[in-house]
Amino acid sequence: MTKLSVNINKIATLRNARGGDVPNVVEAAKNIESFGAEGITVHPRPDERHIRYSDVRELKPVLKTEFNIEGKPIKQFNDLVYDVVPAQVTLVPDAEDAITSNAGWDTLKHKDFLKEVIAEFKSKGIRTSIFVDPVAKMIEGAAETGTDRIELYTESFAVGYAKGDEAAVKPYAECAELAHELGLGINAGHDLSLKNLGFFNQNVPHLDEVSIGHALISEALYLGLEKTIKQYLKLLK
Ligand SMILES: CC(=O)[C@@H](O)[C@H](O)COP(=O)(O)O
Ligand SMILES: NCC(=O)COP(=O)(O)O
Repeated sequence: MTKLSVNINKIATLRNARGGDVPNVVEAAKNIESFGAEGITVHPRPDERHIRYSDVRELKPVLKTEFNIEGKPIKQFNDLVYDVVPAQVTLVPDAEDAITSNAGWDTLKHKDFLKEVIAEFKSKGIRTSIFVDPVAKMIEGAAETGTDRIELYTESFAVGYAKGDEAAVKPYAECAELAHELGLGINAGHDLSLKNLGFFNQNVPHLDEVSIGHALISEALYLGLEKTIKQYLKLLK
């Protein structure tokens, strides 16, 4: 069964809008776990515009499920991950000034760099995943970095599927098969939602985990957090 990890960045965005502590991200994460989510994802960025480095440190001791920290492996981020020791670190090549993640790694160009940081995280007992586009040569390059898993960047599927293009899932299914043959675990995320997740999960083999934030927190405005999470879990059964 594919695990659901809920990205709580957007809860922090709402908290930051007033500068206080409402909503409290630690309480929200505990509730999300109690509603059945199997993991909590955070994606701290250097400007701390949503989740803060201090939130990440506060979350670790209270979480009961898998903690996944995503981000660009710069010194400040790496030091945080070494300090917190989450279950998983997901490396994302965040572009400067990008509003959100907008591309996977070029695993051929950055192979030596990725190999080095991945070896360091793994030596500390942290499972590694790297964010990649659904392109065969990027999956092959990922396998050569020594990473445990990849995270397929699902934006192009989400955009295509919303326009009625079911074939948008094909590169994901093919790359998941290839990654599995190469011994990699498979995660996926970005713009997955209640509308597109069922189709994605039914058509992409070997999915270990999806991390979902923006749509899930938006849908929870209408349905409530508990009902929303239960609906996601049903789609992943
Ligand atoms: C890697 C990925 O797709 C997500 O982590 C996404 O980037 C969430 O980050 P934001 O909440 O900053 O949009
Ligand atoms: N890794 C993807 C993630 O954590 C959430 O992305 P999104 O659902 O906020 O687009």
